[in-house]
Amino acid sequence: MNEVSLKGITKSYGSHLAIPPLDLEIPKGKFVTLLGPSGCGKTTTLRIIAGLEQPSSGELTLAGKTVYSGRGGHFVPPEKRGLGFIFQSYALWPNMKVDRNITLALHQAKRPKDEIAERLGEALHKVQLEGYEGRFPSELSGGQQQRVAVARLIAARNSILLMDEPLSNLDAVLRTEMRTELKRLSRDLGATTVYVTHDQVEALTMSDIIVVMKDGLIQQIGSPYEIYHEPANLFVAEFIGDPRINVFDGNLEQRDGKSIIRIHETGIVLKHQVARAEGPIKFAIRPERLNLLDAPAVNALPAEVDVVQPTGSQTILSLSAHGMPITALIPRFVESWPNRKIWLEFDPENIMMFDPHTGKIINTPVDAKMRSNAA
Ligand SMILES: Nc1ncnc2c1ncn2[C@@H]1O[C@H](COP(=O)(O)OP(=O)(O)OP(=O)(O)O)[C@@H](O)[C@H]1O
Repeated sequence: MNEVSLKGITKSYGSHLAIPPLDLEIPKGKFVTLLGPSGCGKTTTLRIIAGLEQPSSGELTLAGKTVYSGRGGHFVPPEKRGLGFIFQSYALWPNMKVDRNITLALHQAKRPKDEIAERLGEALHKVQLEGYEGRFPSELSGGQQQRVAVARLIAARNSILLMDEPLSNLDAVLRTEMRTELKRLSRDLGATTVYVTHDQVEALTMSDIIVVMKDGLIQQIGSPYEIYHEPANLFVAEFIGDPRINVFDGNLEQRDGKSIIRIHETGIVLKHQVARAEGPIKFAIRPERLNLLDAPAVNALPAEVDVVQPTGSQTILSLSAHGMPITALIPRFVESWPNRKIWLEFDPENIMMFDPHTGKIINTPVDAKMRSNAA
């Protein structure tokens, strides 16, 4: 059974339809991330699940129980939904010290004192706030307050966790650590987690399932692998991936049973024929899938190296070909590139093709198909 189920949920603010009818099924025990640009409706969706926002219509069930029904006028308030949540604003009680903030729900549930003390100690340890239990929230930095909110979640051990950008105020090191911590927490509790972020790295590293949204509409639901390697459309392909995927306007030609993508003078011969009429096409390749050659070759586009940016284990190369900016990613540290002139080889197995009008994917790269079969 699905733990969180949204059927035809809508939300309007006046005449603005923020969430068109939304259907979403979240299986028990999964870590599901709602990902999308600002204003796409992810926070509204999460607040609807939490009960902090009344939908305009539809039906919402949590663990098999209906908590909202537009038809029956049924609405269960947030405190009766049995959820743990952390939102962008940490919602700490300003008049309570850290220890009380973390354990309030446990006191209210009349848990034994020993158990409360044990859960408090464990939670403080996990967020590295031991020694801070006697402070008020106003005596903590924003990041520390965020960690108190995380500690409260750790201590409460709810079976459904809702998180809205809980790591946004943390510095880079703590952010990475807390990412691991939240993922472990969700797994150890066997909790169903709905996580909202616009950060694709968080989505890719933490999720079992990613739901990519735009303008209140779901663009794709899939595993991190599927979202990255088999995007449903150009929007998903461009939204996921850092550096961004390279997208080109080309022309599809069919010759002697072979499909060729023409881009300026270069023709990229595809391994498998694409069943599609000749004409304009958008095609894309991830920066790490471009091969850099120092001599002309089949399927290779002449280009010039512009900027070289080593990031440690990888180097980002900004290039230009026929005035088009192109990014390549190489898996090693390079400070400067010896030859300004190079050739970019497009491995046809790694090319994604999209309909230039609808943006829908036309093919799934052969390499991605092989890998997902192996997975
Ligand atoms: N209280 C409100 N009144 C009017 N419009 C609202 C309200 N809350 C949200 N909206 C609108 O609903 C849409 C979805 O907003 P929402 O906050 O869910 O987006 P989001 O994807 O979470 O964005 P962000 O990442 O910026 O938080 C936006 O167009 C927003 O302007």
